[in-house]
Amino acid sequence: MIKVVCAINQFEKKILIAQRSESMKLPLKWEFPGGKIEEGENKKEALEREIYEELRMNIEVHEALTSVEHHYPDFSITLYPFICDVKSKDFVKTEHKEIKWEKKENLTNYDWAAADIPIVEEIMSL
Ligand SMILES: Nc1nc2c([nH]c(=O)n2[C@@H]2O[C@H](COP(=O)(O)OP(=O)(O)OP(=O)(O)O)[C@@H](O)[C@H]2O)c(=O)[nH]1
Repeated sequence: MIKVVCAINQFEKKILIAQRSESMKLPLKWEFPGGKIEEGENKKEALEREIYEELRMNIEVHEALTSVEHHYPDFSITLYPFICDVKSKDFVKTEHKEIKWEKKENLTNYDWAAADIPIVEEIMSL
């Protein structure tokens, strides 16, 4: 089981969402930025590292939302979402096809990675 952390980055009532590129696994699906926890890291460290690598953003990691276990046809993950704050809305796009700030009420308009759907539902209910 792969352990993946992801960030619900908030800024002025919007949430940062990212579209995977054609060359990644789950091509063109939308996700919350993040990635695999590496050996020796805790979840917060992994999330801070991944968000800096992918977006060049420094984040403050806050509370965890409900984790999701999901079985894709060729791999399984446990996804650990965390509410995070950023000091600026600026980011650098390094790996994704698209990254944008979106209002919470519009999140259901995107084609999410299947593991993210319960997380989107939880965010909408907050
Ligand atoms: N970062 C991230 N990954 C997700 C989410 N939902 C989801 O199913 N995943 C899956 O979790 C796996 C690990 O994420 P990743 O692809 O960002 O991590 P990585 O760069 O270390 O791995 P890679 O090189 O295999 O793509 C991917 O297969 C991705 O499809 C999500 O919301 N955020």
